[in-house]
Amino acid sequence: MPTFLELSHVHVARGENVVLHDINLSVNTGEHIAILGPNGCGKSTLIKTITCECYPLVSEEGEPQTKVSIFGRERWDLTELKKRLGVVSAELPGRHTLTTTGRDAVLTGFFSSSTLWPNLTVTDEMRARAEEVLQQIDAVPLADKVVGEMSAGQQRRIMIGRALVASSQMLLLDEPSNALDLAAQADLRGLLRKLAQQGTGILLITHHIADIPPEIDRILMMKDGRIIADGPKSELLTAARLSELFKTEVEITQRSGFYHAW
Ligand SMILES: Nc1ncnc2c1ncn2[C@@H]1O[C@H](COP(=O)(O)OP(=O)(O)OP(=O)(O)O)[C@@H](O)[C@H]1O
Repeated sequence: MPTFLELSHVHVARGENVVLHDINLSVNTGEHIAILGPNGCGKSTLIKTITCECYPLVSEEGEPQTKVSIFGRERWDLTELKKRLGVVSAELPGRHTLTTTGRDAVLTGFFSSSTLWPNLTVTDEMRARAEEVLQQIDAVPLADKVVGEMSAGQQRRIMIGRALVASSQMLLLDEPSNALDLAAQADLRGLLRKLAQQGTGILLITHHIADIPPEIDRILMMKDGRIIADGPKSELLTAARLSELFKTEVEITQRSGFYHAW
């Protein structure tokens, strides 16, 4: 399987503070991974480093060389990268939710734009692909509905379509079940399972252990800006490991391939 991501000796600062320390990580295209860790440990910054919204600090002389390679390349035109990386945000960027339909929101994924501006050329192939994605994510009934009038769960579904339309190789999701009710959470889990089974790679940040579908088999644990564990679910999703990570007593149970923690 080709390599999706290679990070070597990556340190990242936000504002005045270094918040990621010596990150070393290799991910193959199509892998399914969940990233766990307490608030503020650097999970979102890690995703933003992959999407080139945050840049690593340049390594000093004599220090190990910093490397960020995505899909085998160290330099990217950001618009091109965004087309290859499906990043699922909670909502459509910008203020166009009341004028953009579900179909158009999915089409914006080809341009990484906040709406379908009149100067953008949408080809017949793009339209056909958007219809295919709407079907794949069970969102055909949302195609003509304005995004701003959808429920949070419906919006999240459309944002997954937007992330998938240009390339369905890797999906990056940062706490996608936030603000979703129980039914919408179950829908989201079902959709992620389906996509994972169809071969889309998943990098999922979550605080909800029950969000981790059975298809995700690799867990990264982060603490204080470092990856402190990287391994199979069976080894890391234990009461002892989670209690240590979150510094509170955690209990865990397993049912039908899902883990539940409290
Ligand atoms: N825009 C910013 N400017 C300065 N510091 C920031 C900024 N965004 C995040 N940070 C800091 O960087 C550190 C890592 O934050 P990050 O959002 O990556 O953590 P996280 O693990 O995703 O947290 P959470 O689980 O709460 O979403 C935190 O100390 C945070 O305060």
